[in-house]
Amino acid sequence: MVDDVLTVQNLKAYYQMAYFGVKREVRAVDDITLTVRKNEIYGIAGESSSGKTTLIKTFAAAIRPPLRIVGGSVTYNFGGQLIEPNTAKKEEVDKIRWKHLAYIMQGSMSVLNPVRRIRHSFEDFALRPMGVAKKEFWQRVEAHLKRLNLSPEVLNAYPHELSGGMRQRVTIALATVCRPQFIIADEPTTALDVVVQKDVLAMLRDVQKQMGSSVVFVTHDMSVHANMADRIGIMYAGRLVEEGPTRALFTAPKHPYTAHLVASLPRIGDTTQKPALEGQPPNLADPPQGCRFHPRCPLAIARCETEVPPLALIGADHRTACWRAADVRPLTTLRPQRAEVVS
Ligand SMILES: Nc1ncnc2c1ncn2[C@@H]1O[C@H](COP(=O)(O)OP(=O)(O)OP(=O)(O)O)[C@@H](O)[C@H]1O
Repeated sequence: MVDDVLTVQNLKAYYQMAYFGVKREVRAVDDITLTVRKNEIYGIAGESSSGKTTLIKTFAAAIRPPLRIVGGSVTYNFGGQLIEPNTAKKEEVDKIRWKHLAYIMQGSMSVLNPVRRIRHSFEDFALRPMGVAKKEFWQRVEAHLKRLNLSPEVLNAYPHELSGGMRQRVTIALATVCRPQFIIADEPTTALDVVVQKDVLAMLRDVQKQMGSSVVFVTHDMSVHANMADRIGIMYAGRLVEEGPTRALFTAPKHPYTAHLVASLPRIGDTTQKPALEGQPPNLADPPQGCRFHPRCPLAIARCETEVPPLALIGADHRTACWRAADVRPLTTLRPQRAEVVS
């Protein structure tokens, strides 16, 4: 579609290793197809080791051995300019980094050089991609900081002089100062306490609104998705098992795993026991046949053990990969609240 900024087609990204001649392959991203549109926040959810970080590494051109793309494609459309970041020449990727594509990594506060004032980090990363003279560069940096309710004074601070929350806000300001069209954020608030988390998320949302950028946002915390995302993709064991508008996923999930994730969210005043999910997530070096969720699924039937369910459209903008989608019922009546982070 004309509004699609990122198109991912049948993507497979595996960690391929050999120990003493024995090959081992971890299928961390296994046949994923999705698109991210202009001006939307797309959340990627799923438990630990489901492949979230690996997936967004493929979006950010951050593939390093032993991770390899073994199939499919990742393509950006930046105003008509198509680029495949994982096959393009390094110079081509360097041209879009910062200017069109920003990647806020897990623990990204470490991009701030600990022994230099913040202004040097801005100069090191953003001056060249912005491509303007120094005077104009600093005017733009200061205007950007002010728009994000940060005092330009922070430029004179050393990273250790700032609190964790402030450092993360500075990191987001740095990643977005060139006004990128696409922002990738991996667990940007995990290390922060809830109150600070709220400020950082609000800032990320503001910056997205001001610039009309697309944001892909990874966290295992469903309450953060409820407050941030326009659409959510749910990953389980390297696959996208459900995708849809945030409200639809929370009120009418159509995959049993999503129904479980939504039901396990804590709610104020709710003292009922949360339904536990039996079993362990599969080993991605030897995943189960058929639907990868079937060994833990309360609705599994014989077909689920042998046939992989396709991610099929089941409603407006809503896709699910489940043979029993028609029988999935929400396990809770939780609704997303935009105003406040539920925790
Ligand atoms: N460098 C690596 N070498 C080998 N296997 C890896 C490597 N990094 C990740 N994996 C494996 O790939 C799979 C997916 O990991 P990934 O980090 O993408 O999951 P995740 O959903 O982001 O988890 P988390 O929420 O814990 O960050 C896991 O089985 C993990 O052990």
